[in-house]
Amino acid sequence: MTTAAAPFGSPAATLAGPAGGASAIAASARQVTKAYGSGETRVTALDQVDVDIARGRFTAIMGPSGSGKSTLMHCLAGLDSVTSGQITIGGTEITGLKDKQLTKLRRDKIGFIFQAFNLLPTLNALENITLPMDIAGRRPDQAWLDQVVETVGLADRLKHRPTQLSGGQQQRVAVARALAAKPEIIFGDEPTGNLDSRSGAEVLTFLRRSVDELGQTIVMVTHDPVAAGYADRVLFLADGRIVDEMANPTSDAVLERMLRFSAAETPAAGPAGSLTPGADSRRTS
Ligand SMILES: Nc1ncnc2c1ncn2[C@@H]1O[C@H](COP(=O)(O)OP(=O)(O)OP(=O)(O)O)[C@@H](O)[C@H]1O
Repeated sequence: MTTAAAPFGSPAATLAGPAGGASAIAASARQVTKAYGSGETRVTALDQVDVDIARGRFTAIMGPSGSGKSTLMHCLAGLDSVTSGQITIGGTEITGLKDKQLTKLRRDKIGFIFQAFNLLPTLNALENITLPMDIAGRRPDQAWLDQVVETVGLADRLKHRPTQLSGGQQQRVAVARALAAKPEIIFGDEPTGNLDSRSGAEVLTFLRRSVDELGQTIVMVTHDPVAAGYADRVLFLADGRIVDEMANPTSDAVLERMLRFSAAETPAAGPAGSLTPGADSRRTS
């Protein structure tokens, strides 16, 4: 059961960019419960989740289908409201913020990478990368932008439109777009889900580099043990609870852990930390 901070200690002192000098925790959930519907159709998607996301680290969220991964990510990112509990991003409690404040916080502090690349087809790669800042009326930090473009290996593709780029290159543009505004934290929802394994590996390598070389904090939902193997830490969800975690994961170890969800495990009726087979055993109340 994961209720404590990530077991990594403080981020490296050499981290540059967004991590500089701030707290070791980029985001946290405290006793977060999220229920959809009411009465007989009520579904508890998250059940009293406590978690700290370490700054300057790469965290993967895994678990069986319906275990609450997307819900946790959406709640952490302020894209969905919680039923009870608190979410904090960069020291600001976002639960309870008004819509306008939340929109501003998301714009200023959070980057997103989705499974569909969500690039504008009429803009070239560079214009797509700077679009969120253009909309916000912020001038890009040119030195940072150059570093980001270099890190994701796009320097010779900046004038290309999305249709002139491979899927992997398009997702690298989306990664650069998320990094460009120096967000407090980047959330990725199956960022390699639409890519072949080679392009996926490229994107994961760049996500890894953005953590190691730029000090970025990344949280990624994935079904893929290979993708999770790029992370520093994997959180395993089942039945709306964090039931396990793994530091310095290998894809084999993650796969082995995931297979145990499919195998006959003791169904959870009891306290947090019990292992369950996932969606089929979801409680309704
Ligand atoms: N908008 C919604 N309305 C009602 N129930 C929902 C809604 N969104 C999610 N749920 C339910 O909440 C539970 C958790 O869903 P969630 O999408 O977070 O799981 P997941 O682990 O991301 O699943 P998957 O791996 O299949 O994407 C599921 O039982 C799902 O049916």
